[in-house]
Amino acid sequence: MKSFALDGLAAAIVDLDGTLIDTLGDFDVALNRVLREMALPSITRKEIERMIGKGSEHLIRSMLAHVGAAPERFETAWPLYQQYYLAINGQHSDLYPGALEGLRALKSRGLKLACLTNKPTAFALPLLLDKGVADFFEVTFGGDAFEKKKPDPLPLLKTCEALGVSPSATLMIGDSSNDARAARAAGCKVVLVTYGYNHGEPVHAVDADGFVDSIAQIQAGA
Ligand SMILES: O=C(O)COP(=O)(O)O
Ligand SMILES: [Mg+2]
Repeated sequence: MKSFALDGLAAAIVDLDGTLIDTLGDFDVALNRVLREMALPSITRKEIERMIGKGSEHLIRSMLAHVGAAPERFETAWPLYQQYYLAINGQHSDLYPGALEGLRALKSRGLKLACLTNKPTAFALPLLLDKGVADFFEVTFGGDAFEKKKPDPLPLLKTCEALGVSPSATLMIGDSSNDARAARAAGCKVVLVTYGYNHGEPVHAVDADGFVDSIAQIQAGA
């Protein structure tokens, strides 16, 4: 079993989609419902997977471009998407194997935990509750919590501030180049999971401190 050990850490910031929870099923159902409602062609899971990770507005704009719809149709698609996503949030999603065990291990080693996602906060909070992991996190911030989203370092710096830890003692656990770039720019360590969504690109090509096949393989000590 591959593992990744890192000492001297005070906190871990965990990404949501593609890292903690496999949400592709929820995206698939909500997005295709929007497309049906707008009389537009459907989109496959594989195509959706490449568009996840840069926030929901980006996702909707990419989806409309992909099916050949005019950019102005965002105004109709956006409220529909929010309504449909919230209606099914979590019903087609599952925690990844090792996620729960991994969070427990990090917590028992005394690390402070935060969840930082580009997903809207209003989607992230009920989802974490539904999957029984909300209480692991001292704070949870969505893509609308700050002026900038990952890959900008601002959300990570603000999350470190909220936890009261320094970026250099903080590990970002993510699934994409977005997470890694944000972590590097913020001065955090970064480990990427190998099973996530990385915009359709091979994750091993991303500049990171390590790669794991499950969050449970991270052995971070304080
Ligand atoms: O774009 C999204 O909604 C997913 O974002 P995340 O990978 O930062 O959780
Ligand atoms: Mg992600």
